[in-house]
Amino acid sequence: MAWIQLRFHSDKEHAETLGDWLMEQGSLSITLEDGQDQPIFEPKLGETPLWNDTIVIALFEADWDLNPIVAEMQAMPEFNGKLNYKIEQIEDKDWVREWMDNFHPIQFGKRLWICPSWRDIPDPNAINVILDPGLAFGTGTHPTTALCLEWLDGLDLAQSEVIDFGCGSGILAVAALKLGAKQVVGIDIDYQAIEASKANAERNNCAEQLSLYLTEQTPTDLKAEVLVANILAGPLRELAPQIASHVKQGGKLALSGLLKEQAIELAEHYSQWFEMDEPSHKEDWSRLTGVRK
Ligand SMILES: C[S@@+](CC[C@H](N)C(=O)[O-])C[C@H]1O[C@@H](n2cnc3c(N)ncnc32)[C@H](O)[C@@H]1O
Repeated sequence: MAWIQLRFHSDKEHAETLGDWLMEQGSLSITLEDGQDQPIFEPKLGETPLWNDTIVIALFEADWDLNPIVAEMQAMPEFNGKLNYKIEQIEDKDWVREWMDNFHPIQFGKRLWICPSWRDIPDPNAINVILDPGLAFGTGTHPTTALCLEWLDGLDLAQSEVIDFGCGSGILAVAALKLGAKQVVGIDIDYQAIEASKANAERNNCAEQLSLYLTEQTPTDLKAEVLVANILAGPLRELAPQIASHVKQGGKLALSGLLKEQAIELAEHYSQWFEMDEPSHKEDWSRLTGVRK
């Protein structure tokens, strides 16, 4: 089946109401996008902020007549005859297939490769993590994950215990095991992440060395030599006492998921418990590392 979409510029006051109205006119779905690269990070709980320039995209079946809809919108006071719009044909595609076609094996650091489970392994002698992220975050293509993978690759993890706080797909947990860790604990607030991590550990024949906990079920006396947490800056700040309590004295910490401009403040906060290093950066993102005092 093919579709057409009506794409137009609106603003944060009108975008949602127009979306609701278009659904009443027969639209199958509404997507709101940033019209001018105005990032919104970490909205407060229950808030859905929109952009000053918001693009509304309304999807319709291919044979839907959009002319009366556009005419009615042109007459609305917020557009005043100046509706800035496009009508686009959407090819029918297998989107899952398309995503899979675009995800290739990637090398991190010197030894580590992340290989999608449906691809051939480029270097059988490397340390290969076979990954299918399922519904969870973590393919290695995001800079925050890449920063953690590179850090893990640079450590000697032999016989160490590692905690992956915010494990998502389990990419970091499984990478740590493949890099020689003895035991890894993965923690997440999302049940999908626990499931995906378990499946990826099984895929890599290391499920017996991976324990998984939903956050509220995590044992309080858990301690490891290495802890990696790729979550956003807000939760990392709130979780700091808990994260610090899980790292043994002299143990290593890496925090990722924070923006460059958040690095100094977060490093200062963690310096209550850790000797913090200078941050490392990738694109707009930073990684903080430290050693437990
Ligand atoms: C950016 S993803 C990172 C996934 C993976 N570790 C990686 O590096 O690609 C962040 C993960 O942290 C989880 N998360 C968010 N807040 C959390 C919290 N307070 N406690 C534990 N996990 C949390 C999310 O569910 C998500 O799976």
